[in-house]
Amino acid sequence: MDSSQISDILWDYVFVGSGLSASVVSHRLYEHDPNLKILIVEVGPNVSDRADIVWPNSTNLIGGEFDWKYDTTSQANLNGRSISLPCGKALGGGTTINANGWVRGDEFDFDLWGSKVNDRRWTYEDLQFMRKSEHFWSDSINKMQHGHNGPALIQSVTSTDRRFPLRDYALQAWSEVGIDTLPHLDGNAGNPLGVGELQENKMSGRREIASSIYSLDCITVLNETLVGKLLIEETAPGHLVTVGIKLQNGTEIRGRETILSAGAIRSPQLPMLSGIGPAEELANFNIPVLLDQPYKVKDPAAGWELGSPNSLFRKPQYGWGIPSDFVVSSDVSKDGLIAAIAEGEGVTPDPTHPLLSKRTFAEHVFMYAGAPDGSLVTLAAIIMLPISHGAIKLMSANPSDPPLIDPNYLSTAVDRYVLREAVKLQIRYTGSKETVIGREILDGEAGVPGFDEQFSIHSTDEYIDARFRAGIGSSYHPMGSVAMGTVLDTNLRVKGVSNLRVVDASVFPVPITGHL
Ligand SMILES: Cc1cc2nc3c(=O)[nH]c(=O)nc-3n(C[C@H](O)[C@H](O)[C@H](O)COP(=O)(O)OP(=O)(O)OC[C@H]3O[C@@H](n4cnc5c(N)ncnc54)[C@H](O)[C@@H]3O)c2cc1C
Repeated sequence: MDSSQISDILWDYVFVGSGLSASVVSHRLYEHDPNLKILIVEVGPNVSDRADIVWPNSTNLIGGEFDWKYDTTSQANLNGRSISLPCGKALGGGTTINANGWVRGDEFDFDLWGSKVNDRRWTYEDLQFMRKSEHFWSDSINKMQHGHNGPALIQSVTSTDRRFPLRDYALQAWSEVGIDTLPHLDGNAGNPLGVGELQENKMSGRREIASSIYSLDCITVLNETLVGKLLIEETAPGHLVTVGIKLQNGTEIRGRETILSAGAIRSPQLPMLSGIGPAEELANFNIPVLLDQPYKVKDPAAGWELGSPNSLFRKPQYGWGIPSDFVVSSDVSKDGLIAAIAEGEGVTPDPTHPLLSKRTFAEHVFMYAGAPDGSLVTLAAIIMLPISHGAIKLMSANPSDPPLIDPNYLSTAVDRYVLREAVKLQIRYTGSKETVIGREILDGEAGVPGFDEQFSIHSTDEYIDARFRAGIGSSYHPMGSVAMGTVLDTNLRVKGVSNLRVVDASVFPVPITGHL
């Protein structure tokens, strides 16, 4: 069907974007009622037959053909640097270029989400949809937490028989710095705090694209077509109704309900181009304001590297996933956290402050990679609960232009404290005599250009902060730009406009400490 035939039909649901969330939701709608007329419009191509995106070492991923290749605005707390932010641009969205890590997040965060929006359906209590998505690799580990008939195949380091040579050392070293091993090494059972084994959504190493495992065969998909605008009518004073979409080529398509699934960067852009967004922002581009609404964005930040000689793994299965045994999550010391919260909020926090509970603040991934000759390992630190808020703004009134993306990285004392604490833990792990890794395996940090000093247990806060400002980047999980509670109700409907929902990573009202 071409766009002119498509415009003759009144669709029940029109999806904008066909990434991870659209694949799941449209597939489930079809399962619910095969008679529904469902249309998906995606600007990227169908890449399900592309061999060059399948494997972890494929070369057409970040920076490749199916990456939007966004850059953030200049970041005030990162020496004015602009940070690159890859996002998938194809049927399947982010799942065509992402790393397939399967990290569900902390029960606490979902419960906070549920209580924030006062709706139990968004708490962790009801696990049915998490279970429904999974085909977990083991049917004996944490049985009640996992699904075994879902479309997403979950592999682990153990299930793919690729325990790495440093595995026992890595585990011992985490214990030496006080990080416990999780029961069954399973970080996807509600409590990720500790050492869990790396789990990935792959089939024996092969990428599983969301639009393939949640089949869209019975759904009408219009590929390589940019949606330029929402069609919104004011049927009575103050009563706004979404009646469909307008493609960039001018074709109008009508639907009973329009569902934004364009991802956390583009889902706020389209309403703004259509007159729904911060009034001040719309005025800059002479867009008539239908509804004045705020948007924000959060994006965890990551990473640094350490040096070591090692020669590893020749068997093919070692190429089936990220070269790492474990995903490790840690809390932070509350004394420093109280001071950081007080610095940001201007008052000493009450003991009931949500950040003062046991929380999953940081993630550590010790990877046997860094140099082709195996002489380096990499230890990534990821802030999982960013407190800094950014914003998505318009660059122009042209839908072909990307929006301005300002994550406002490290703009809070809490985020700076958490990243510093995470790296100090990593320095103890890799570069101190406390652990077997520091004593027997690693020579020291490889260092980074522009800094003569290497990270060590003697590194000062000032030096650590300077390295962050000069070096950190994104870990590619923008979220919360059209948040539930402020912009959406708990049925994912945009408040103040009928027949318009958002279903993607934009909707999170609080950071979820998973990779979502
Ligand atoms: C490099 C990278 C690595 C990652 N690693 C992991 C990981 O290991 N584990 C994990 O869980 N997550 C990971 N993620 C994040 C994960 O892929 C995203 O969180 C997820 O894809 C978000 O789903 P979504 O449905 O919100 O949006 P997306 O999957 O981004 O889908 C949005 C879709 O909308 C389309 N679109 C946008 N605007 C328009 C428009 N105007 N008209 C038509 N179509 C439009 C886009 O082209 C895209 O296909 C990673 C992401 C990246 C980029």
